[in-house]
Amino acid sequence: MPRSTFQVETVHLSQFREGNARDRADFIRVLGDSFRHTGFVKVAGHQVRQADVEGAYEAAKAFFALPEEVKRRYLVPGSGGARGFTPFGSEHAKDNPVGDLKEFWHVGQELPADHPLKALYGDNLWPEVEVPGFKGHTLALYRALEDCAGTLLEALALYLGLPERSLADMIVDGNSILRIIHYPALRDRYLEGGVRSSAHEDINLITLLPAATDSGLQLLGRDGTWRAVDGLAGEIVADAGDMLSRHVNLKIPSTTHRVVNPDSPEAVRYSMPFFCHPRPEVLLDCPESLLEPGEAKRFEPITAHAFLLQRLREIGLI
Ligand SMILES: O=C(O)CCC(=O)C(=O)O
Ligand SMILES: [Fe+2]
Repeated sequence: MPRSTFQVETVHLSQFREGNARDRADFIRVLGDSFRHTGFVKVAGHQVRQADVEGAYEAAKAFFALPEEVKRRYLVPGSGGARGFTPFGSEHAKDNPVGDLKEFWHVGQELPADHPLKALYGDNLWPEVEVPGFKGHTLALYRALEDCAGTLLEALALYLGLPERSLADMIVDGNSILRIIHYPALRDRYLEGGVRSSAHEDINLITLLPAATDSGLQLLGRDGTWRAVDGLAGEIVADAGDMLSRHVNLKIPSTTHRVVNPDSPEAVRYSMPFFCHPRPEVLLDCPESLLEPGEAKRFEPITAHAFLLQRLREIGLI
């Protein structure tokens, strides 16, 4: 199968945030068309600090190098891996029973103690004793990525003719997750028939990916061709997930992607996707204004929480 690179559009956030009406209209068109036609876009002009990306990767290397029994102190049984550590091989794509060749850590929304969603979300865990600096860098990344996602959702709503804040408001105090992934060397850890990340669509509204430490990420184009998307340092790749696609009656299809195994058995990879989720009670239900005359809704309304639970069961996390 040919491996080529997409002709990727890049949007600059400042064009939308600070530009005049024409700049904003251009931004909205490029972003929306890109999501619709290729399933993803590159984002520049964001507030994600490279020092935090690099600091978080350093912290991740230190954490995943710890003995398995130390890492497992940060495993929360029965939580679906919502916070803390999830061991190697636990998650599998919904169509592949073999576990993915990865272990990961989830940072979730930090809320004040008296927030009504605090009990449902639970507390973040921090390996501060073993890896000082882990919390500072990953939390800073979480906030900057969440902010960036909010702007992209404002523009996407306008692209679809919806009120500007209609999608972005869904993610305020949302159940978003920063996933810090370690793909060990295949020489060290391998499962027969396993791949780093088998082909899947993300569950959430949109996903933001700061550049990974190595190649491997591929997106399936609407033309059925897999293409590499190796972001450069400082770049962020955004793509569409199933919640968005469902909410807009497939007008923006979710993006199928995978992480292929490397040629070298020694290659190690780290990545940090940010999965942008609504608050649990938010209803995924296509607005009537998006439907053409005679077009039926393809999906029953469902809350973001019910949809998340359904999908976590399918991928083996609960
Ligand atoms: O590691 C990557 O680059 C992407 C990982 C991914 O697609 C996921 O965890 O959902
Ligand atoms: Fe993914």
